[in-house]
Amino acid sequence: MSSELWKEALRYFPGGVNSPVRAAVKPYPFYVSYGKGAYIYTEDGNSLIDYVLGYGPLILGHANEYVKEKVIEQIEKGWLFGIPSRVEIELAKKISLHMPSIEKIRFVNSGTEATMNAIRLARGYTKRDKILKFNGNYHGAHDYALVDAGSAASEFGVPNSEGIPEEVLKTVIVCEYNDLQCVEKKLKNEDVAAVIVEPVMGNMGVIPPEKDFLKGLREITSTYNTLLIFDEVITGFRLSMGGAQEYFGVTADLTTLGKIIGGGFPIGAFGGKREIMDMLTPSGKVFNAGTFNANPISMSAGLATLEVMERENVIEKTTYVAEKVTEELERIKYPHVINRVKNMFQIFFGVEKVSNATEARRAKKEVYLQFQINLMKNGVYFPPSQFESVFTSLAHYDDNIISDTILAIKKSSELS
Ligand SMILES: Cc1ncc(COP(=O)(O)O)c(C=O)c1O
Ligand SMILES: NCC(=O)CCC(=O)O
Repeated sequence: MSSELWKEALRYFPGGVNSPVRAAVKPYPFYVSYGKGAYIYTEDGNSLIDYVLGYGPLILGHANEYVKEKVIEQIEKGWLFGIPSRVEIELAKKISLHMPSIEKIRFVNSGTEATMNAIRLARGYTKRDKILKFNGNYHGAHDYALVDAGSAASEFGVPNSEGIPEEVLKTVIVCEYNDLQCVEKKLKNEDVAAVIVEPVMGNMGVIPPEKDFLKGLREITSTYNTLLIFDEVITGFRLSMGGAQEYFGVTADLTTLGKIIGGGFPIGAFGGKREIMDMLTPSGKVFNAGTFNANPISMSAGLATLEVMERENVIEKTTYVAEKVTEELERIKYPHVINRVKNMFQIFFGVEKVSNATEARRAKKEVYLQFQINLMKNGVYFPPSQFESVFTSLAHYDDNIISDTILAIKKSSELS
């Protein structure tokens, strides 16, 4: 039973969990027994249509057969060598084919490591210390990212984490998302190594960039010789095979990836212009290393996932599901706004517009939570936090799953 497991977990883990957002499920987290396709099955014998999907990586759904086959094939051969293997080249080739701005890449093990290293590389390359990020953007859980951060940092009221040295904080400049004037002013007055941005914000709910925001960032950063880092940990291989860069027609100097490219296994990556990437060890003097970097299991699962995506028009199918689900959400009587870009979306109650983190924080979180709990009772799992994105997968591309979801939304819409 989940209730018993939770009691035990509280004894062993701070706050009962190993990543904070998991504790946001009310009244206590349910424990998953297994997942298949669009469904998760709980220790309490319930099934839920899953719109969280491991917070984004599982774009094919749970336990996809092809990915499973490829991972098992790799497991038969061994799972860690600390020696290069063929599959890392195959995955790099595929990523670079779809994202031509990635001329060279380094595989790491989480989105956190990806942004931490991309920032260090930008500093090494430009010989400048400062970086600029946006209020509510989440770039993982390292020191330089936990300033006005979204996701669980906002959900649990710690957008600015304790434990980060003052000296570090002085190097992080924050602007409001979609505010180009702020960026222009800061870059003019300070030596900034890099601007790092989520090209679609997926960590304050979903917030799209306003028209010309990303193009504007490209122009301003070029003017001041500041690097532009697109954090595509969520958007990479989600908005299009070429990520947000292809979707919006804007090219970054460095790109960070994670989630989908590991097919559900731990992964992160950062890549970009050859000239910048070659500053990394061992060809250059900016250090990065990792026991599990490019581990063959994550590489195989990622490669298999991208192969299915190429074959099966996954982005359009997942977008279709998101369209159908949001059409039903639109019918909810309680005043709300829905932000959707392709196959990622979120609903905000009690506000008319959400175009930055400040506006997202004004939404009625308690109404969202009430809706999320109602949905769980009716067999559908949305993120337990307002500040996460709803995702769809290939496994959701099924009339029965879509109609069951629509029915659950209808039954869950009595909100006060
Ligand atoms: C945009 C973005 N960057 C970085 C990260 C950090 O990735 P990870 O949780 O793999 O460390 C996340 C995680 O959600 C993210 O959404
Ligand atoms: N959008 C933020 C995440 O996906 C992070 C999930 C986690 O840290 O558990």
